[in-house]
Amino acid sequence: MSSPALVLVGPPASGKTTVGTAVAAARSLPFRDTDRDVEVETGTTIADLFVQQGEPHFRALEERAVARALAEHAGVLALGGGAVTSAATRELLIAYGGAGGTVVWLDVDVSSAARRVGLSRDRPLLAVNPRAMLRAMLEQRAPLYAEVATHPVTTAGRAPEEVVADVLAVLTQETAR
Ligand SMILES: Nc1ncnc2c1ncn2[C@@H]1O[C@H](COP(=O)(O)OP(=O)(O)O)[C@@H](O)[C@H]1O
Ligand SMILES: O=C(O)C1=C[C@@H](OP(=O)(O)O)[C@@H](O)[C@H](O)C1
Ligand SMILES: [Mg+2]
Repeated sequence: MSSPALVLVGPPASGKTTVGTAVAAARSLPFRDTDRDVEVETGTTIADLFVQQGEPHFRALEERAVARALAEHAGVLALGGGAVTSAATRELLIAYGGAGGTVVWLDVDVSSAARRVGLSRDRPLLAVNPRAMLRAMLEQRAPLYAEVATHPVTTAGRAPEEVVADVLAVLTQETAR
């Protein structure tokens, strides 16, 4: 049993996967992403899973993947944007943060997120009307991210390198405590 050095939460296109990968590399830590875990476990893509099995099925797999990674991964862990919609996952994250863990909430505004997502088809929930979906997601989920996060970091209008520097600073500060 182990516990992550850092967990990243936040809306789609806030940069969890990108920033998490860079932060892990900078600290020579392993990187893990629960979206990727679900894809490896099922041998399919998130987009196909949504279409073929439906969102509730994906959420159940995601909940399990998050619990497993929180219990066994010692590096940087990025979650999917909707992972915090599970009350069980929020409880695990709050317990992890309460025990000294670091949960960074990468936040983003609608315009930046829409620009970053572009025409990518990887996120099934953003396939039809990405801007409206992003707006609704950001609004509905903000209180959930706030509930589990130990550190908010804004990414709106900022380059990935700037965000990586902020997250590294949070890690340094937390390691020194
Ligand atoms: N700070 C940033 N500024 C501009 N583009 C970014 C930034 N962070 C991530 N991106 C880009 O946005 C897209 C989504 O990033 P990703 O890391 O997959 O986000 P998430 O895992 O939070 O959904 C990628 O194309 C990535 O290169
Ligand atoms: O916000 C969401 O509900 C989702 C976000 C995605 O992850 P990213 O936040 O890494 O894009 C992925 O888990 C799935 O498409 C659902
Ligand atoms: Mg991601």
